[in-house]
Amino acid sequence: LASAATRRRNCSVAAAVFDNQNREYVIVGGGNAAGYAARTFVEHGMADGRLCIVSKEAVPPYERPALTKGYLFPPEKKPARLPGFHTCVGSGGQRQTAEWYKENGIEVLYEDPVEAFDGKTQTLKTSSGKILKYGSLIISTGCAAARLPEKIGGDLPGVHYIRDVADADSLVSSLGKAKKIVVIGGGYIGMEVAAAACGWNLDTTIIFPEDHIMPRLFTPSLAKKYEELYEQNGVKFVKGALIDKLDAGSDGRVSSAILKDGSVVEADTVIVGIGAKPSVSPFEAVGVNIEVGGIEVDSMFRTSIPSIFAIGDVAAFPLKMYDRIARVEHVDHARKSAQHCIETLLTSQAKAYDYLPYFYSRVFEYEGSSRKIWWQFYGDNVGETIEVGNFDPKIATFWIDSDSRLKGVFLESGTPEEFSLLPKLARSQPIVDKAKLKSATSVEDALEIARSSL
Ligand SMILES: Cc1cc2nc3c(=O)[nH]c(=O)nc-3n(C[C@H](O)[C@H](O)[C@H](O)COP(=O)(O)OP(=O)(O)OC[C@H]3O[C@@H](n4cnc5c(N)ncnc54)[C@H](O)[C@@H]3O)c2cc1C
Ligand SMILES: NC(=O)c1ccc[n+]([C@@H]2O[C@H](COP(=O)([O-])OP(=O)(O)OC[C@H]3O[C@@H](n4cnc5c(N)ncnc54)[C@H](O)[C@@H]3O)[C@@H](O)[C@H]2O)c1
Ligand SMILES: O=C1O[C@H]([C@@H](O)CO)C(O)=C1O
Repeated sequence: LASAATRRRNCSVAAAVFDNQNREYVIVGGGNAAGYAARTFVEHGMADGRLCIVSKEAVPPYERPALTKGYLFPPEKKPARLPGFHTCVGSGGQRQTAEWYKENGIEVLYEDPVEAFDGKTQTLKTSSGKILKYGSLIISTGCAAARLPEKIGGDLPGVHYIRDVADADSLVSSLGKAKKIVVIGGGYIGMEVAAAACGWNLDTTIIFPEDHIMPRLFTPSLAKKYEELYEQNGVKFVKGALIDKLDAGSDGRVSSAILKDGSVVEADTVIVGIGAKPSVSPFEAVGVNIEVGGIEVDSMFRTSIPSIFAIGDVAAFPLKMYDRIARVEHVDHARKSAQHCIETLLTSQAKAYDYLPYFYSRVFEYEGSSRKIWWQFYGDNVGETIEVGNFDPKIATFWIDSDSRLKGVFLESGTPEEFSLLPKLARSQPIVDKAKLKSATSVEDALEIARSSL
């Protein structure tokens, strides 16, 4: 292995010098999980001269959630920009800039995605042709945005997808000129981008195939509250609709969305948020889970091949609490899986990851918005639901299974103390008195009833 000093010197010399050099630890992917993994290497004194990050992006790891939140504030409302939100600031940690990686002796290869992988020789080939030999490999390639096919206009100018900061820059430049936008998809991206568009005073229509927004998590009744708020902000909904194609105007830019029923929605800018696909290529041979996609790992993020690990969005891992294999496409898991994997790898402690799912969103946060929205969900959204509160501003939903166990809990506009109760409830799954919970007179009252069942 090269010494730290040699490695640092090599960072600045010609590409060919990198070739075939052995690297003790290589992280592929420079996203959220990679940033937290790098921090864990540093905390264990194992980064300097030993760690290399190979990234497709041009900048060091950052907190991706910011891209559809602070990043999309209109220019006069002080939008977030790099280097402001490099990892690990999103969880109160240090801001790891390019200098931080240099100071800690971490080699980062930017804009040079890994294109080929050979498990036998333990080598990776990057798009610029570098051959990297690894001791241990950590796959943290995340997800890519699902796209509409090119043949139906999915690649037209003015059609945006949002996964990385380059996508966000391109979207911001379109928003600056836009008048009428169409958002395709009623999930996280759809809801966050449509709320952001309100801040730019744009005529906004959301189109999706289901009958309510956030269909993977929200109940119809919960969704209705949020939809009404969006409508009060001028957003229009077209539900139960599929896109037939996106049409271009005479300038070649997108000009409308044509729906399967033949109706036409005009738009000068389209943002597509129709889900994400795990970026398993070129690591398919490591072992892809056929049910949830992604690279299959055990409770210490080890794949079926020794010395190869996978973390974050791309990992299909045992979700111990619910006894199933899952992929979780949220930042809390990206952070925690990275820390867990690197800690167990470096300390040889056999500790199983025992994750409690946590999702959240925040929208309408920009200054001057009539109402800010912030919600959190912990646990599993299975079983019957009890909803308490009428969104003025609080509302809570409890998911309860057939044994009366509380499985999941959602809260809008809680206080920090109230939010801190949610993981305790979802983790311990207490048996709750359903009749009492249903008769709760306020969200505060309902949370107290749930707390007393702990
Ligand atoms: C716009 C947006 C907003 C989000 N907001 C929230 C939120 O509010 N709350 C929440 O909980 N979650 C949110 N998420 C999800 C969260 O960001 C992800 O769960 C998290 O980023 C996953 O981390 P990761 O490191 O696994 O993947 P990523 O952060 O996606 O990082 C993967 C990295 O690998 C790179 N890469 C891929 N293939 C290769 C290759 N072959 N070679 C080299 N590099 C490669 C990619 O370019 C990328 O840099 C959001 C996601 C997006 C896209
Ligand atoms: N707050 C957060 O946690 C947050 C915020 C933004 C993004 N993300 C992550 O980013 C990724 C992408 O988010 P997303 O919102 O695109 O995914 P999503 O799965 O949340 O939502 C996708 C939505 O697209 C719609 N859809 C699916 N197929 C369609 C089709 N062919 N035509 C039209 N609509 C279709 C559905 O309405 C579905 O709800 C996910 O991993 C998500 O977890 C998370
Ligand atoms: O977890 C998060 O990290 C970023 C941002 O807070 C970083 O500054 C963001 O918007 C989140 O929701």
